[in-house]
Amino acid sequence: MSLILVGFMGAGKTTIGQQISPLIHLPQQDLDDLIIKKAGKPIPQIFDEVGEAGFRQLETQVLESTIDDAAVISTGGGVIMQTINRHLLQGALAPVVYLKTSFETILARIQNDDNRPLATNITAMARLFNQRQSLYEEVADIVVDTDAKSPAFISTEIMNQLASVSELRHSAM
Ligand SMILES: Nc1ncnc2c1ncn2[C@@H]1O[C@H](COP(=O)(O)OP(=O)(O)O)[C@@H](O)[C@H]1O
Ligand SMILES: O=C(O)C1=C[C@@H](OP(=O)(O)O)[C@@H](O)[C@H](O)C1
Ligand SMILES: [Mg+2]
Repeated sequence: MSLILVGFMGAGKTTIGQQISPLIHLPQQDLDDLIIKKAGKPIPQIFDEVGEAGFRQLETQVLESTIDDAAVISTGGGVIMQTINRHLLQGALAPVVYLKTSFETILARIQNDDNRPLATNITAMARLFNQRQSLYEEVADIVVDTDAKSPAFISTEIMNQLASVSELRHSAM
């Protein structure tokens, strides 16, 4: 069964996607990687040249083209900012898994990372973090807390939850 990972920067969407992909025998599609390939340049350079708005346009294009792929889709943390993206996520065939992580843990994981243009200032990050919580909840079918858990533990937890979702879907048929 495919799945889509959402959550704030540093929640582990890329890492967990990599771990789960061989477990469910599906390729990983990391939207940030697809954006980088499409633009032919790294994310900070995209932000510098076309701004966040230009980045968001590319993000919607790659989301639209992959959303119903048989894959583990790792989104970028800001994917839920655009209404159209939230509609795409809510209408997706695959369950959407929200990797929920406290702000303290996020800071410990990604502070000083120079590959994330929106993670350079703690006050601005905290504002984004607070704005986005309800949007992740809005699109999520499954919520998994990631604080103080290893990627392997989180991956197993997601696999178990997917098994229950699959059973529920079958029993409703
Ligand atoms: N559960 C976890 N426990 C500890 N470190 C983690 C965990 N998940 C991710 N990380 C680390 O946090 C950083 C950000 O992870 P990443 O997968 O890139 O997050 P995202 O794609 O959600 O922004 C990486 O250095 C990664 O190794
Ligand atoms: O939260 C965001 O707005 C962003 C998150 C990043 O992905 P990760 O969540 O994988 O870091 C990347 O898409 C870009 O830097 C913008
Ligand atoms: Mg990522």
